[in-house]
Amino acid sequence: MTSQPTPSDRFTTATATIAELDRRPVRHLIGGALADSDAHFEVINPTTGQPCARAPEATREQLDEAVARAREAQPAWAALRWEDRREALLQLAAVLREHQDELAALITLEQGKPLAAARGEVGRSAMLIEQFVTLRVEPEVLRSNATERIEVHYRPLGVVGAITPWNMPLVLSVPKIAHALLAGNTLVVKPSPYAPLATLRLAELARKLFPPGVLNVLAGGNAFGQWMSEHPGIAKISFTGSIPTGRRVMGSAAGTLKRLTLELGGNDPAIVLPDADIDAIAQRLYDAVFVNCGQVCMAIKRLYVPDALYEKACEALAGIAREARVGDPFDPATQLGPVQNRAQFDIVQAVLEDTRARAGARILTGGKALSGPGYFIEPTVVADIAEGARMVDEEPFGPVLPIIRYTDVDDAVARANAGPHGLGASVWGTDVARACEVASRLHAGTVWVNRHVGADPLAPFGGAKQSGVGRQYGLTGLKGYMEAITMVLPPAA
Ligand SMILES: NC(=O)c1ccc[n+]([C@@H]2O[C@H](COP(=O)([O-])OP(=O)(O)OC[C@H]3O[C@@H](n4cnc5c(N)ncnc54)[C@H](O)[C@@H]3O)[C@@H](O)[C@H]2O)c1
Ligand SMILES: O=S(=O)(O)c1ccc(CO)cc1
Repeated sequence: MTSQPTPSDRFTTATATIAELDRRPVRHLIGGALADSDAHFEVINPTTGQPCARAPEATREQLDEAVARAREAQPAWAALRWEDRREALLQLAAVLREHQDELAALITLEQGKPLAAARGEVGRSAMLIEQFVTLRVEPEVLRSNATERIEVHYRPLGVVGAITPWNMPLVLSVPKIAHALLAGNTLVVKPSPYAPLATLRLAELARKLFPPGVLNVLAGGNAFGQWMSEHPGIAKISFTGSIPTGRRVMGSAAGTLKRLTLELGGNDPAIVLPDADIDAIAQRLYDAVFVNCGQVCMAIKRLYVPDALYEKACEALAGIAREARVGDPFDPATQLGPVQNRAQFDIVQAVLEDTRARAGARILTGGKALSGPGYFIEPTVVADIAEGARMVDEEPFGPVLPIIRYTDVDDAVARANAGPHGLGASVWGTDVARACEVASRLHAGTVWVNRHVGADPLAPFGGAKQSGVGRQYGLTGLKGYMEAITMVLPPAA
């Protein structure tokens, strides 16, 4: 019987993984082979603000090669049986599980989330694949009568380009890989230059699972993402990132009329109803705000609380935040790591400065960066703040929570729905029927009652309004990686 790794085993694995980075070069996977580039960029450890690895910077020629190899590989990959593609993907899930500690150490190093959360991200990535492969797209018979038979067939698109952000390197790249490959496409993946290590290592570990050219992973900067979006050999871009970049991707993809899935930023509201039990929900609200140091697209970013519960909710949430252990994400006692990069750290500080300058806004706890190295910001809870403040109107993507007072539920709904975002939203109350009725009036891609954050692998996930275009997850998401072909046929014999 094999024993489970202990926290000290995990620490040893993490130390060895980091030491290995000094010995083993970080490389792209192109056409089944590991490849370097002439130019390199530094990956910064957000805990120290210092470089922790050197990644190759892919050129336009390397993109052309990856796309050419993906195009060559695509017909044979699409010709495999669905079961064979499913089997290869299940092996990818097994690699994730087998290398969970190593990949988690890389995520913690490059992204800054506590090691236990990074292990959770790797395990969840494996579970997502295992769930996605239960899906199967079959031809649909729409009409069959004496004069005609109309069927809809779903075919792969060709080469898919996947562009991902830094907040959840594997949970955001693995679903794109699984959807695209299951559907019979081949892939070129570009992780964020801020956090490319875990995705590149996964590609290296998985390179023998797929025929050469089926899965290509290249490290590159923003220009590389633009080249992908413009590339005539790529049929679809599946992008996760910010709204401004999503607009740029849409613009770059226009020349070739690429298919697009855009998973973009959110500014999720949560409405606490007057009958809510604050003691019962405070910890869950807190977790849905401060998960991954607030760097989750569908985290709660604005909390609406009625007059009668306002002070109690403020004190409960600020109380939890005051107790949070902020620090080295490799320390098992740490609950909140750093913000992932300098630019994001500066944005969150600017939002805090705007908050401090607002007459009346009460910073109940936090409100500033920690002194010392790394991009640490105190978990911050702010009361008596409202629309018009940057913390409320924008997506700060950091450990901050504005608590907004309301008097009338209809007004809270209108304010929750105002603005360009529409990723997620939630309603919290003890009268579940009433909470569901209020939830039905919220305009977002996912609406929760008495919870917030978390996507079911078999349900479509994505943004309403400017939070996205298209959906991932579920059959709807999978079909987004396929072309629907209507076949108008003579009647069945
Ligand atoms: N809706 C979702 O599922 C979801 C999930 C996670 C993060 N996000 C959003 O992502 C943002 C944070 O991530 P980020 O800062 O890495 O986002 P970002 O938009 O800055 O970058 C995302 C990716 O796009 C690439 N890129 C940048 N410019 C490009 C261009 N012109 N053309 C093509 N690619 C380009 C980057 O190199 C990176 O790989 C937040 O707004 C967050 O809400 C959304
Ligand atoms: O599949 S989930 O782990 O629930 C998940 C987490 C985050 C995001 C976007 O940030 C999407 C899906």
